Amino acid sequence: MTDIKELLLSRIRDVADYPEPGVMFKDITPLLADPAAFTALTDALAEIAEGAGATKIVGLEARGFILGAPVAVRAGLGFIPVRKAGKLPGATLGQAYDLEYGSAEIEVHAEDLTADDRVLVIDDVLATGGTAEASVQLIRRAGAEVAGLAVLMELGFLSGRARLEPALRGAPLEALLTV
Ligand SMILES: O=P(O)(O)OC[C@H]1O[C@H](OP(=O)(O)OP(=O)(O)O)[C@H](O)[C@@H]1O
Ligand SMILES: Nc1ncnc2[nH]cnc12
Repeated sequence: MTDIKELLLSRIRDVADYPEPGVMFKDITPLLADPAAFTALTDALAEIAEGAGATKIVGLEARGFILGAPVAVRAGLGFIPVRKAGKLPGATLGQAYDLEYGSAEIEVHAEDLTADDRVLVIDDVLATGGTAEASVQLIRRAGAEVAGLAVLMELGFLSGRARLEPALRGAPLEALLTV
């Protein structure tokens, strides 16, 4: 494992049975609290954004905001928040989905994405892939192109990658860590 992967992995805390029995929660708050690790993560994701030719970063509420916003600044790109339903004040597009522990609906401001945009989606964890799949559908419905999806950590045993592949239509899925 490379030094950066070891650093990132060492700053993710496993919390058993959160938020419900049977879930091993991957807590990124120790990583966020370590400036060397957070900077290394931001740099690695910004490099992916540049390689993908992205014109905008979409961050998925809430942890995708924390990771995606500094990446957008570092890469010189706009940041678009995809929020849980009911939080955005303007005209929105919405998409319902299931996740490892429940179901939800996400929304984006329809005017934030155009046919000229190539969007990199950023989140902390890819679990079942439900959230990421819904975001890809939302971006396409807004008329923009999906440049790819980048996550800090993929939970391989939940098979999110296989679920996402048809929705991605060849766009890359980059996971810095896979467990
Ligand atoms: O691949 P999935 O099964 O869809 O799960 C992954 C999603 O679950 C978590 O977010 P959560 O909805 O818990 O929201 P939060 O970031 O606001 O805590 C995580 O940050 C991803 O967005
Ligand atoms: N096990 C997990 N840890 C952190 N975030 C998650 N989102 C969905 N499953 C998760």
